Amino acid sequence: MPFTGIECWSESGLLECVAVFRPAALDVATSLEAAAVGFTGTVTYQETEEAFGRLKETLGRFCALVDLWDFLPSDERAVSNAAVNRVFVRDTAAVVGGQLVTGNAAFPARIAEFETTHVALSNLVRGPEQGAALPEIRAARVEFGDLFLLDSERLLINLGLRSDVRSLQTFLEVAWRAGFREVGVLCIPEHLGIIHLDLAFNVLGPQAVVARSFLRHFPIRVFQQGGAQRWEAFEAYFSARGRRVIPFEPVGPGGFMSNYIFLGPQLILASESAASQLRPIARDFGIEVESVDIEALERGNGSVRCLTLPLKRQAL
Ligand SMILES: NC(=O)NCCC[C@H](N)C(=O)O
Repeated sequence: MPFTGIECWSESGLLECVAVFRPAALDVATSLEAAAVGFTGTVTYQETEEAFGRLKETLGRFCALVDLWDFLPSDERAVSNAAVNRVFVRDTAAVVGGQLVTGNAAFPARIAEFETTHVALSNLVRGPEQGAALPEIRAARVEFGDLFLLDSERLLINLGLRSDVRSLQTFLEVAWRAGFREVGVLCIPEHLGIIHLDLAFNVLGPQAVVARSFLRHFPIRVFQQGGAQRWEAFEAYFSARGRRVIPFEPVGPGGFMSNYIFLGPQLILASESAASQLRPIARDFGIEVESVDIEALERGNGSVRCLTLPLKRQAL
């Protein structure tokens, strides 16, 4: 039976259902292989599988869980099973309001993987007999680690290393069609090597955001439904919308402090390596941090947010 009721209007409403994708059955065995697929180090399939088990177990204590593997037709499995980045399901699609939107990978190692994941998503939301058509941003490249649902009116996107400036118009159309009224656009400089916005930024509930310190130098271009657009300074943009900016610099090997997800309005799930830095900051806003050991998966250069695709959240 197709999954019904996809809906997300924020980053922090109660998470009811999330999609994940089990690791591909392949080691990343050498540093050259790691560089080729965008990993920061080598990792065995067994290590990723164990870490994924811990992630699933932790998520499963708080919400319903869908493993997209279970929705992948057998003729797609060989390609998907050779796609070590498929665990980073966040980048492949997003639920924007009541719409499932799919992207196009900018990174050659992920182009086929995105398409196979979309087949699984289509089977999940439409059922196998309906065929593969999903609403798609076809115009250019969009990877959804670059998208945040700031609140039920506003999206924030990054057009940088992976998501293409040519996708902006299509993206605005998606936002207006979904019912959002404002889209803020950031452009993280490509030479910093930060592949997605969620490696430098996240929402910290309705009152704050965490952001790498350098972001304060980058104004946000604000588009409103109906055509108006203007620039706003980074911190002023958030304070005008009731949010404090908490600057941070990543510590530790992965530096994934901002790569967490909300399980509910007052509860975050972060990796163990990120949780110790995050906990004192989150507590200032009455938010607790649950943690999980996914160090092996983090060698793929992503953490909890990249590994999860929220399908259904309660409105705040
Ligand atoms: N949202 C994210 O930052 N996702 C992490 C993706 C890591 C993956 N190795 C990649 O290069 O695309």
